[in-house]
Amino acid sequence: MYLKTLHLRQFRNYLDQQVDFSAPKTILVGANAQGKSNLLEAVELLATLRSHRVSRDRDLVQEGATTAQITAVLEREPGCIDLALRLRSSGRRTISLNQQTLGRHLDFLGTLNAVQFSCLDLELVRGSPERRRTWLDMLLVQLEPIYAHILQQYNQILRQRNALLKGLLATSASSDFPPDTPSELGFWDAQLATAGARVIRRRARVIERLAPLAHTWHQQISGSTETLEVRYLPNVGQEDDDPESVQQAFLAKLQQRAIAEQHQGITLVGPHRDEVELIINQTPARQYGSQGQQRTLVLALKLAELNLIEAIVGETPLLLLDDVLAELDPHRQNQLLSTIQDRFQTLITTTHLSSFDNGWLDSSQILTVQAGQIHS
Ligand SMILES: Nc1ncnc2c1ncn2[C@@H]1O[C@H](COP(=O)(O)OP(=O)(O)OP(=O)(O)O)[C@@H](O)[C@H]1O
Repeated sequence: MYLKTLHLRQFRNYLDQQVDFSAPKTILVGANAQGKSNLLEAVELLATLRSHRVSRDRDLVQEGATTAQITAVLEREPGCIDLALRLRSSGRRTISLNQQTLGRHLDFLGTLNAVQFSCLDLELVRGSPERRRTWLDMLLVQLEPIYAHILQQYNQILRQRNALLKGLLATSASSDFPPDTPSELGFWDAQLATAGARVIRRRARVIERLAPLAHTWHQQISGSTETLEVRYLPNVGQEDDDPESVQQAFLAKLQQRAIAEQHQGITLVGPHRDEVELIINQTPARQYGSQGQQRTLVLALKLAELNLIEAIVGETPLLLLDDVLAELDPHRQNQLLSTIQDRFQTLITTTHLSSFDNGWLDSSQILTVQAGQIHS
């Protein structure tokens, strides 16, 4: 797929900016805080309807304005698609494809696919399990837009079950008698197990496909001196892909942890407690990995994501490289360059063109970003 144009209105520090992408690789160069990352963030929003930097739309809308708009023209089979996302400080969004307003986010997701790689991605290795779950979820949303709905359902059920457990805890604290387990809890257990099993099975499947790709990339980049394993550690163990047996395992674990849950007033079982383990040479990368090893690992994961999206969606996703190239040594830079070639449309931000070799510079469109304005 190929992003032909992007138009930003009152988005972050862009008042009204149109960008035409004229080459498979675009380098956005500018000093700090000029709007380079903001532009990539706009593309990320079109791909996932989320920003990895902020959670409130108020932060995305230009200061002093109440709405922002991101529009784009994307070339993909069978033809060009117009995408539009209108954000409001109030949080309400309007999305449309080819000028048709859509009621459901999942009808918009999956139109534009992108893999983002920024220095924040090192948090994939170093950060909390939540960081890895979010990464996995955003990949799944792109591969299978219905997953956005599945995840939302699970989170909603989780919130309701937590509220019930909290209420029960408060009642038991103010009474001498422990409350009976209400039938309402049984109802939420069943709901949680059904929705949770859908999340678990999808996460397991995507890791199963991603892990060998990441392993191969990692071997190539590290010169076969190290082995990377990516392992899914679901909070509710799943032996196979059968929905029924995952649900049964879920309910059994809920029963096992029932007393602890009632004591703590919170749900202790389910995919909101999943982990994705990243292991180099049988040791967790988080504890043992040097900066360089962690970068290699994240690069391998990102290249694996590119391949996986291409294999499943049938088109090449965009690659968004936010200020990471300069941090890679020449070997890893070349590894990336030879993978991308001109097959993956790539948007790259940098503060200095000097970190690129001539191969990159000759084959790229170079745009200068200054105070929310873009010049060629
Ligand atoms: N909602 C907003 N309204 C107006 N300006 C904003 C808004 N959000 C961010 N900005 C401005 O955008 C700029 C930051 O842009 P961005 O994060 O894209 O930096 P960058 O060019 O990628 O720089 P760096 O190299 O430091 O990453 C800052 O000047 C900030 O004040």
